Amino acid sequence: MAAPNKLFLGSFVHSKKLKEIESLHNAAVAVDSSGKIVAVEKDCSEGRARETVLPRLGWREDEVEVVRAADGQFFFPGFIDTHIHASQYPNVGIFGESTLLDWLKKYTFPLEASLADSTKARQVYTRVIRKTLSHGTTCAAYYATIDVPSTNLLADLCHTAGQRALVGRICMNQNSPDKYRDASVESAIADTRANIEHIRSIDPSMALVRPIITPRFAPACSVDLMRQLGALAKETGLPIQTHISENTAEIAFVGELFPPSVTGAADDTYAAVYDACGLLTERTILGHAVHLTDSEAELVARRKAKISHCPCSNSALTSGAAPVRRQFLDRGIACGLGTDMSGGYSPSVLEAARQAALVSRQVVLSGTVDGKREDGAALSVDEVLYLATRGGAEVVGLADKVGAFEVGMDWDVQLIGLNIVGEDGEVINGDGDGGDVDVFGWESWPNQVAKWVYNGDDRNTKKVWVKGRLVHERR
Ligand SMILES: O=c1[nH]c(=O)c2nc[nH]c2[nH]1
Ligand SMILES: [Zn+2]
Repeated sequence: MAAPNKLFLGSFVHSKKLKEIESLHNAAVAVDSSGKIVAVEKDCSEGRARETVLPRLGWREDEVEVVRAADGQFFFPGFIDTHIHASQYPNVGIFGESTLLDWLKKYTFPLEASLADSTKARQVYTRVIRKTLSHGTTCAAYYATIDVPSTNLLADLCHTAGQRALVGRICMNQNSPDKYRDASVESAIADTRANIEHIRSIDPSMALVRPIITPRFAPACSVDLMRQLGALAKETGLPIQTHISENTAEIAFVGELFPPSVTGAADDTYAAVYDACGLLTERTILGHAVHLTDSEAELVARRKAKISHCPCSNSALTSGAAPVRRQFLDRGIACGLGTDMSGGYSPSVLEAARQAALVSRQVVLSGTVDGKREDGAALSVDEVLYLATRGGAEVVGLADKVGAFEVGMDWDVQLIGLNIVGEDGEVINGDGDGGDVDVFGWESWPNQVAKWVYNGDDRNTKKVWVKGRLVHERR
């Protein structure tokens, strides 16, 4: 049976641009049976919507499902996690005192290798999808593992659960454990193609799930492998995801492994290595980019590559504080947020947004990063929410499809609910499961949203839709 047309009524909050959140109240949004937004009406009561909007769309009242945001609730675009390792979910919060290179060896490679066990992979991936949906993540750029069947399974599970996803089989053929690496460049390419073919078979139009070419990071890939993956991206038009300049020891290692004589690049910087291999494209998502030099940032901007800012991970693994405003935003580089779970300790993009705001304040406090003044580094609530939604949409190549309430976009949305506190100090609305965000009634809308950003969690995410389909409901 076809999904019904839907009419959403109440308050809607979304980013118009980087520094501007818009809130629409007493508004109506109509979503057709394919999940597309077909009308956005400001100042529109339910009665007016029924009298004017439905007839204009040619919809019969009794065929329309009406969803109302109750008091204390508002619709907000779904979050986009631009960098998340589905395979590392069991390790969230487990990183001890390690930093990137020893963390990979001690915690990460053994766990990822163990997911070649299909029972374990199904258990972990099923849980990751449920968990991220429950936190409002409607779209995720996932890293899986090198294993083809379980990476295919992750794509299947996303498709079935209705989560929008980019799913990448990891490529790594050097500086990796003997039992967890691609045996050869040829097998890495063949396995990547097999994963691409599988995803094409389950979602030929890539309406929900699409493949993403995934060289893990330069140290784990030979120049030949990176070149062939660059060529594959060109041949297929598919996006690419990888890590860049996360940690200073990693950057020094890249310099040792890839002198210009090996890559043919102009210099031995991390960005130049990827560029020489055809991996720096307008469809490339670069995770971290904490320590880019100015000339690397300029190269990234020229190539129109995108950046996934991963503040939880950068702090947890003591990688550093990315100078987001100076290096990315002021240069016009598209930037979104990544949980980078489990380098990051949380599956929540809201937590990543909160940490993006806090880390940017640490950048201000530090006075300088890499010798550059950072006085204007602080990111506002409006800005981090932009990165979590519209910014992320641009990073994953879906800027015209998701991230806001605009006619023509898909209904990838979460319903947020906050506690309303009555005169007796008790919560007077909702399901008794409203979390930590208490609203007293005198806060402006921007302040209510700020309270959610700094104190909210999955208890505030009441319902989640992707392409108009209800994919999570909090019970
Ligand atoms: O945060 C990170 N997580 C990873 O899994 C990884 N692999 C290479 N570089 C990495 N960084
Ligand atoms: Zn990562």
